Amino acid sequence: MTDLPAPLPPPVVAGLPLTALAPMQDVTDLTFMRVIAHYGAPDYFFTEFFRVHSQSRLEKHIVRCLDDNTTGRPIFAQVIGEDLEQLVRTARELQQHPIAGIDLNLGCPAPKVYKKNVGGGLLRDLAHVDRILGALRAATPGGLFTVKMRIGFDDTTPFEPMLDLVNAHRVDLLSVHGRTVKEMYRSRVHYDFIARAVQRVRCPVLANGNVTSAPRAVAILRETGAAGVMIGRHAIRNPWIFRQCRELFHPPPALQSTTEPSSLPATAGATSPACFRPTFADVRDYIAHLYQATQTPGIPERIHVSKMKKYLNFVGQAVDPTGAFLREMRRAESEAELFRVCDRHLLPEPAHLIADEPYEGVIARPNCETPHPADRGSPETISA
Ligand SMILES: Cc1cc2nc3c(=O)[nH]c(=O)nc-3n(C[C@H](O)[C@H](O)[C@H](O)COP(=O)(O)O)c2cc1C
Repeated sequence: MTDLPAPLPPPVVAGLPLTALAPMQDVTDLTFMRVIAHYGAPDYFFTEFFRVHSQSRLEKHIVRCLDDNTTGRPIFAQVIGEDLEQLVRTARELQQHPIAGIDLNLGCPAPKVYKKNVGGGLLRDLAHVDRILGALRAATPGGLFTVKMRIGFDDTTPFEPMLDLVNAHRVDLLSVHGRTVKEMYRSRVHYDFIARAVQRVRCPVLANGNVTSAPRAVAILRETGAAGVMIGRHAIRNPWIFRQCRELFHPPPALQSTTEPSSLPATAGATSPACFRPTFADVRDYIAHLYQATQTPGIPERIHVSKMKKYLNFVGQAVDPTGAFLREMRRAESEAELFRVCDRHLLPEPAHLIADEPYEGVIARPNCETPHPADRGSPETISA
């Protein structure tokens, strides 16, 4: 058996830091991946997690992402579970489909998930993680095996031992969401831990958590030394973000093929006239595109409108600083009402540029993203 790392799929532009759309349950389905690819695909996609247990079967709607992938970009299939035999069975089944690799979820913070000792819950039992990584590595011969982790459960005690397991099992790519499980989405992101992961593991690291814009991506890459960024919620708000990242990362320094962020040109991250800046009119088009793309025959309008609100909760963070768009949008119950709200906020000034960063205090999901008082006003370690 060779110790040489398997090569990652080629990125959109060789030599630039990597970009990935973060896996998001009920969001990153085939339709959403296609919509994102329309506005500027990331280098890699990840599916939402396949649940793995003794009765599990590959969820058909997630398999569809793989079998009907027309994005032109590779998709990693994410699994969540703790039963070795079932994880191996699932990994083998998934390898019958066109996947870039198998990704293990070691980060999900939902209590109903971590209480079953899966996702982020596994960070409390590294002896079992060791067994899982060994089993999945062995079940992916010649293929890519990747991990997405948080930096700990209650605290960061498991962080470095976890990184040593990543090395021991020759994980091919590591995505680090720089928060503990208990920090949910409320705290600042600990980019210093991502930098420590970059120093300690032998595989490329994707920095994840509050990569809110392309300039922030550049700043986070500089701070952490990561090989790339993984972006979730902020790609829902701004589907042009991967295109903007490439525009800001570009041009790669002459004669260097490394993706080390130290290779980012000195000007990368500065506001660049070459970087696409979406307007309110672009956002209005995006919403219409999303509405049309996510329409499913037989699904009542009211249900479809409530699905749209999941996306618009994020879009609204860049529309107005008072949160009026969000409040009005959340009250809409029909397509006509929803688009009346959009038109009222977006059409009077169609050339208005959307905010680069989400407006402070405009919270997409108040029940899990409202900062704890201790974190309120405390800056991230990065200020882009
Ligand atoms: C609605 C939603 C669903 C998510 N589902 C998953 C998932 O299935 N697997 C996973 O590893 N992470 C999941 N995450 C976490 C994201 O992948 C990502 O780590 C997190 O949102 C932080 O990145 P961001 O600040 O760019 O959004 C989810 C996040 C959100 C908001």
